[in-house]
Amino acid sequence: MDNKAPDNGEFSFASNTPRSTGRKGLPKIQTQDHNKKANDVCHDDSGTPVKAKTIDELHSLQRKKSAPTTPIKGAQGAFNAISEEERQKQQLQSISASLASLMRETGPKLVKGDPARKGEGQQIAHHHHYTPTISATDSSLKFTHYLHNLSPAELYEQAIKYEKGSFIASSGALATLSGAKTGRSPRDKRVVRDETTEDDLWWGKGSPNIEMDEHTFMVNRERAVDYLNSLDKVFVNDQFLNWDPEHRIKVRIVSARAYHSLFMHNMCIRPTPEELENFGTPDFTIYNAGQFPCNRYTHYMTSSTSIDINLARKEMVILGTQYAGEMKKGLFGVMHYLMPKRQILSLHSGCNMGKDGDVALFFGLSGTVNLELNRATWSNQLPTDMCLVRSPHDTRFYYKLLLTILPLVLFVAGTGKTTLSTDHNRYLIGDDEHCWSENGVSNIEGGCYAKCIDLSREKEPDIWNAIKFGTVLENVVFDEHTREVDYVDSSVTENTRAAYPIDYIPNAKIPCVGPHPKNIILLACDAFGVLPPVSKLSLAQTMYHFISGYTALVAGTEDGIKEPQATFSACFGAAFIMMHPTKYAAMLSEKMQKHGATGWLVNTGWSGGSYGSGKRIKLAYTRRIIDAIHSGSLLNASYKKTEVFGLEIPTEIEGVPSEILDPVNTWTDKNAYKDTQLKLAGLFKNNFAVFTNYKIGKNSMLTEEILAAGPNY
Ligand SMILES: Nc1ncnc2c1ncn2[C@@H]1O[C@H](COP(=O)(O)OP(=O)(O)O)[C@@H](O)[C@H]1O
Ligand SMILES: C=C(OP(=O)(O)O)C(=O)O
Ligand SMILES: [Ca+2]
Ligand SMILES: [Mn+2]
Repeated sequence: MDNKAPDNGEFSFASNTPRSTGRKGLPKIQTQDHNKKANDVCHDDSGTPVKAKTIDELHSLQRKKSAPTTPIKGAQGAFNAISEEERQKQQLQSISASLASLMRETGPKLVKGDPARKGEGQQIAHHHHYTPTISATDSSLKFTHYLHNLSPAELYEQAIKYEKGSFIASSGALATLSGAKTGRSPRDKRVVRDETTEDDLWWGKGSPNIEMDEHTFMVNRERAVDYLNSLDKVFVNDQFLNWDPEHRIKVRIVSARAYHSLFMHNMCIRPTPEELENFGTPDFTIYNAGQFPCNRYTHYMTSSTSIDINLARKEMVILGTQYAGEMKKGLFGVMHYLMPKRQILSLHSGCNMGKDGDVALFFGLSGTVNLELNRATWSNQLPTDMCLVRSPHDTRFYYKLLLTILPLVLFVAGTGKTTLSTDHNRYLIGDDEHCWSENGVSNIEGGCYAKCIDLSREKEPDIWNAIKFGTVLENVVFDEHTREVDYVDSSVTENTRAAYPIDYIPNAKIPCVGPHPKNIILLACDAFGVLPPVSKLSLAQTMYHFISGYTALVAGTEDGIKEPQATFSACFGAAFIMMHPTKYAAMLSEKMQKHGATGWLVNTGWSGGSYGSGKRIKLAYTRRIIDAIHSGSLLNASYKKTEVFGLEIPTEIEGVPSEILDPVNTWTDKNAYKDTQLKLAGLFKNNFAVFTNYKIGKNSMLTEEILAAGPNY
């Protein structure tokens, strides 16, 4: 565009033969069809003239105004009818209130719309609660442009124009990078401990809720808000969580990147134009200032990343990580607080439904997390990693861990919630976050977040086909010319992801709700290779394994260590629960009993040996196992009991080689199998020890039964 161009500033073929000069340019290209009139094809100057005299006018013809406001229906609407102008004003004030610095004298001056398109019907709002004073800073002189609920197409353009590392993949998906963090940072999560949360939440050893005080939260909130207001523009998403209309939550996400806005557009429930107009004040707000770090000199900060939740203020602040999963999982944490308060169980599970209305839940642990672990914790060799040091406060000596900090990226080989709930023969209700209320199940989200590493069209056709225009593709590698994604390439990270609206899956159940579940499937990716591919669980066993929340990690470190590491995450989602695990377990047990649901333990991990010698069980076999659970045929199969773990395992399943059903058959070294099984059982026992002091539910019978349902040896 910068080089010499015709005076209209655009290059065009037609301009070689201006209208006034007639056909005097290059000879006309002849087409195959000589019978057709020349002006039907390949015409240069004789077509219908464009209805514009200038290029600006032409461009203004191209984009017509969006659909006018939807009239509010119903009697109540008629009563509350407000003018379009008033509605716009209220929206501006609401967003200005969200973005107001609580320290400064003035709130931000907001302008709706892209700063690059000045004067196109933009509206300006001052935050009316604040009156400017002489001590105003430069920030009070500047405007913050905000882009409110842009469409995917608009967000694509924003991303491609302004964000490095954003490209259109050959599938049409938007490929982008999440920066230095490519997984969640659970150790950087903080929750404000105040009068409200003091008694309600789970604090202390084992809890994911690392405390911070109200003041420090405000320091970080101010940091995020100042950062966002310093930008040319911010993105604002007003959306919903939870498909159960009675318990729907309004969320606002303020972010700096089109990538984040598109991600949340896909992942949350999208309001209709009418719902958006009447959105009002959000129930919860996220400030995502992920490009900007937190200040390590701030109290409670142990790194440059901080994800802070304040339940009293109904706000979350993100600093120092652009990984989009923090937003969706952060909100999930909030739901783990809000829903149980209403006697609704929140579940870290996928969910689907058969043609006859049978619902299954798929529990399993999350994907990749960034963990900074010290070598001592990692290698279980505490004594050799300790040294004697003198206390800076007194003359005593004490042992201190030698903190050889290894930035470890631990990755759970995904346990299969997303993969197995996406089943061509069943209706998808959701892949990750659900509620179980008196009415049945409902999805919290409006989209799915699938892992893409090694993705293939053959094995996972529905996910493959969902990767198209509108989908966010995170951290994938693609051919620089063809823009063809190489799903095997893990150069950026092992945790490559695709986020798409749930209706990109052809058999999604919209609205995403269903009746009470019939099967509760606990997924574990056992990299030790000793858990059976499937076991039928008693209620007590279901509780034992639900509270344990076992899976194995395969860790990648700088020095290339790759060995399985057992992880236990209560309720298969300890990073997201807010109250004590036994609270959720008691609710699950009550609901399973009431609705007669059956529990299953499915190992989607290794078979024939541990990681390194065995192999991951074929996805096709796991699918046949899941089919047999859904159809009911597995409920009535014949079973035998395993040693140590005391699990009931079927002797036969259609489409699955019988010998793999009992893992002992698949190990060549039977002693190694026994040792590994005992090792894992020991890890289960150690982990469960902390729960033995808690009563689960109202009767202590259950607690005792649950304790007895663990491994015995
Ligand atoms: N037997 C198996 N069962 C389930 N998933 C498998 C299996 N073998 C390989 N996989 C792969 O493991 C991953 C499971 O991840 P995902 O479904 O995203 O887990 P989650 O949603 O629980 O985090 C997918 O990449 C899937 O292709
Ligand atoms: C979104 C996440 O969870 P999952 O792996 O369960 O999809 C995540 O851990 O970032
Ligand atoms: Ca360890
Ligand atoms: Mn998932």
